[in-house]
Amino acid sequence: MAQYTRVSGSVGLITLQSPPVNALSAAVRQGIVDSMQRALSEPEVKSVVICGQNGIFSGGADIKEFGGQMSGPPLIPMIHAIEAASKPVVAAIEGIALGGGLELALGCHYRIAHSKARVGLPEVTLGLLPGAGGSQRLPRLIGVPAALDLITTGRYVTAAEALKFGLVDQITDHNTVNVAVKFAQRVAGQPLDARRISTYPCLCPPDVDVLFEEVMQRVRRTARGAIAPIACVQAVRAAATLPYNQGMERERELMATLFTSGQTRALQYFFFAQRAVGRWSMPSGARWDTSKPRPVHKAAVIGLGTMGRGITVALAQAGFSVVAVETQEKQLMEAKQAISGMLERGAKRRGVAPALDKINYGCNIQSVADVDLVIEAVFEDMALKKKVFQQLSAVCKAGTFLCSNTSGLDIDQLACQTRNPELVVGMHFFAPAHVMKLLEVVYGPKSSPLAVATAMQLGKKIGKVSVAVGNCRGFVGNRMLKPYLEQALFLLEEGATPEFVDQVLEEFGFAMGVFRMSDLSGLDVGWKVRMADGLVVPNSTTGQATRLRQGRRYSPLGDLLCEQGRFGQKTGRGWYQYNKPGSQVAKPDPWLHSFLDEYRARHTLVARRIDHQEVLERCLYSMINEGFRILEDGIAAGPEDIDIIYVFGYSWPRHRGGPMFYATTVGLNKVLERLEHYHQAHPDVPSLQPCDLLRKLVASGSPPIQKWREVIKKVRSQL
Ligand SMILES: CCCCCCCCCCCCC/C=C/C(=O)SCCNC(=O)CCNC(=O)[C@H](O)C(C)(C)COP(=O)(O)OP(=O)(O)OC[C@H]1O[C@@H](n2cnc3c(N)ncnc32)[C@H](O)[C@@H]1OP(=O)(O)O
Repeated sequence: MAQYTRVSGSVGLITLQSPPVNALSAAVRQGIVDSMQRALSEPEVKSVVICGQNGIFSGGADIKEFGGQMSGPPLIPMIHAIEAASKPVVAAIEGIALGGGLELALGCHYRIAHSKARVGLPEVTLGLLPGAGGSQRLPRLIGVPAALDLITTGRYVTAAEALKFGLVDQITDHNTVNVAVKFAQRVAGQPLDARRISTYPCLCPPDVDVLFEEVMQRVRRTARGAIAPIACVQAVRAAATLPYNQGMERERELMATLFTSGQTRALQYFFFAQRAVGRWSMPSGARWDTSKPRPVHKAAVIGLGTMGRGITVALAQAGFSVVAVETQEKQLMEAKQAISGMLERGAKRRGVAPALDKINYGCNIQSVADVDLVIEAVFEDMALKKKVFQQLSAVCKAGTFLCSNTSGLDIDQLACQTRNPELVVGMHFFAPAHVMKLLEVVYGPKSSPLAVATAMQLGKKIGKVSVAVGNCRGFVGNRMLKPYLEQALFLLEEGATPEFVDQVLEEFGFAMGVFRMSDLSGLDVGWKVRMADGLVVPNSTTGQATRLRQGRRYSPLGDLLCEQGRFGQKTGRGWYQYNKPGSQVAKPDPWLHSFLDEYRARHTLVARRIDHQEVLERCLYSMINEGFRILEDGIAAGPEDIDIIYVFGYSWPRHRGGPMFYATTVGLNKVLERLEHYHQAHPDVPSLQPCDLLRKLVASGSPPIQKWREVIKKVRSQL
């Protein structure tokens, strides 16, 4: 709702009241409409101020309303009425004015912002465009190039930047509402024609066509199939080329297309999923709201390879004191140099001083005796990690949390090496650790809620999206990656090429196809894991056993490439060829194609034509099936956890919501039916066998994803 009061005798003050962010719900819109009518009809009132309660102007349209039937006064006519008002209306912007909130402020005649306020039009991140006139008013106010930047990226700007753009008229360090009221008194009675942004001409640079062409090309390149950024460019182009009313019509048309697209539904789901993962729970019943974290002041990182360096940078940049330990002297020297470089580059970008003094380096594990939390990031080798955990347990002060950055090893085995297994959790970062947003916080059977809460809070403080997951081989992300990679290899055996599989996956929206990704991360990484698992049989070129291991179908293609020293980008050869080791430009490799032909001939496999649909279905549905197993096993508490992990950690296209949400858009019954089909064709591939939870969900009528937790609870209680 909105509260109307009269202040200083002649100013009508409209306060938006819809906690926590004063979203423009139907009740708020009704409140604004009613309050404006009162303000305009009261003769004593000469001007109006609109503000939001609790120091927040508005977080925009109420996203929860988008899915259903919209009621209440619509936003666009409401904003038009404000702009057309005969008395000056001043927006007093505190906290944030985002999306519809900023569009409301653009309908006002003046905008006063607090110096700490941030404004922006983030609709594009929800699969929309600023459809309440924002795409037409912003370019008229701040010019086409700046408007294109803000609208296509959705980025927020500070009050200072907004003032520079001319987006706000004044900024203040004082009480914004008081300043706005005084301002409103001053401008009362002044002519308003020149203050109505919709009447402004849209000032364009002379080379505006070139500008639009360049922006459109960039947007198409980076959108990975998302349609909203493209519609945003088209809407701003309408502002630049059409009269306001026609521009509004175009905005409405584009908005209608987006509104009914699956992409906006996926992105809105994703918005709430990001918030849902913060409300973690463990199978024991421990939860985010009943488990208090312990403050961490000083942390340590053990092992300064690529991951350890990134983690050290992330901690130091967030203001933590870090003890960074590397026992190999040469590696320590290199790490120091690399970390300083990363900190300096990061600080330069953000215009702050590099946090070099936050780090103390050491070559001895004894130097971590007084820290509150340790993150072990040594080589992915269980024996080595066990030794480190034994040492840490002996060295660290009582109560120190011991965390491992393992990407999939058993957290419980590590916990067993320590005096206090309840203080042990996994903190699985993703490379590069100071850049990637995702953190899997892995709890073992002995991990305490205190340890989980502390790791989750630390993750938040260093800017990560943290997801609490249970302990199993590969946790959530890497466990689901296994069937995906496996299917990709089987497809090569059956006739596909790496280029074709990658092209299909990239068209779907992945930043990188599976083979390009494998070349980037190094084929040797998986090879070592398979060797440790006893799956690799060196130099095995023929015989049935080559393609069957531990009772299931196995493709040795990756092992055979590794035997040839083809580890990917770093060796200049992998699934593709590169100009030189370290180069990132992948080119199809005729050698690889002949190698595949020979391999198929050796195993009497007849290459067949594989189409887009089969690549997508086999790679994605097998991965989704594993996701259902993860839910069934209680390793992830809900589908949101899996989807967040896949978007932030594995470049799953955000506009498709994540693998589990994507399954709902395909239809769970179709996923089930196709898995059954492929499993029948490949009975020796267990990952294609539909899991019980998927069957149960289909049997219970494929409920919406928000209801899955109830079905999961039932399935788990029956186990
Ligand atoms: C059928 C054809 C029709 C065609 C015609 C179409 C015409 C349509 C006209 C309508 C045009 C509408 C145009 C406008 C669109 C918009 O405004 S879209 C919304 C834009 N705003 C945003 O994207 C902001 C989203 N919010 C945030 O970024 C952050 O929440 C925040 C505001 C910066 C605050 O951050 P923080 O303090 O970290 O808190 P959070 O935890 O993120 O949020 C707190 C709770 O508030 C909920 N919430 C936040 N914003 C909204 C919102 N806009 N709507 C609803 N709810 C919101 C958030 O979910 C949190 O709640 P919980 O999930 O319960 O914790």
